[in-house]
Amino acid sequence: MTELLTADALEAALRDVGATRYHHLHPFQLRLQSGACSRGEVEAWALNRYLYQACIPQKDAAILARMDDAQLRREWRQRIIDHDGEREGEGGIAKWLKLTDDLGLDREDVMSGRLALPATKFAVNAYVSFVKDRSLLEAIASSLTELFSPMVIKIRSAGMLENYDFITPETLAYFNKRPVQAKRDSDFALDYVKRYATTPELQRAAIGALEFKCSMLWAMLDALEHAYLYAKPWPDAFQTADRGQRQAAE
Ligand SMILES: O=C(O)c1cc(C(=O)O)c2c(n1)C(=O)C(=O)c1cc(C(=O)O)[nH]c1-2
Repeated sequence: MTELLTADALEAALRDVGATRYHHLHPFQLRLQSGACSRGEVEAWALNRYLYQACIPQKDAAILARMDDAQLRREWRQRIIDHDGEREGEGGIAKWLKLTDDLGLDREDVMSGRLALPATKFAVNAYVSFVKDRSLLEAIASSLTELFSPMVIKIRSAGMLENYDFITPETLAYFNKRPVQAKRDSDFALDYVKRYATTPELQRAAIGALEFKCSMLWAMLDALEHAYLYAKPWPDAFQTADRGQRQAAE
């Protein structure tokens, strides 16, 4: 790509990254939504993904700190509020803990991150480092996976509710608000990227940032799939109670 794309063509290129690389295509995601995961795998998914949830306000604070424009900061700070809440017990992270509570996971185990897979930790750290090290445009573009999250959340939530008797609407309450928040946030970020990616180089950088983010989400599911289905978890990571039964049945 050496030519400058129109704003619409840039949007189409960004959407194509999602269509071909977003985690809605990942085998673990497909198994999760179809009911094929064991309960232990669902627990491992929720425990590992907590680290992603917990890093989101940190990465948004890092982005906020780099913004010179007060109007931009006013827009962006809502993301931190959505995840942290205005007070204890509110916000997205608290709702994620409701999910892990309902799955019977110990809060200390979840929040400390000590039972997460090594690859989850590397992936999450890579995301936070990316938004600190790269340009503001790339940092903002890396959030554009949210263009695609309403679609994956809808399919995943419906599939989990239908296929796992231990999942209730209350367990998945985290996801109720996300599609609306994600649309608001990704509309804003997409508008920013279309407005400020004004050279072929900047457009390539924005597309590359979205590819990076998709690869990071993909890597987290690769790690789960490998550890809990094909191989075995890292010795210090979460061990599922049903793994032995599964192997005996094979
Ligand atoms: O359930 C999902 O599949 C999913 C995906 C993503 C995403 O695409 O990064 C986010 C979320 N959920 C989410 O809940 C969330 O708060 C969020 C924030 C961000 C971001 O990069 O700023 N992505 C996502």
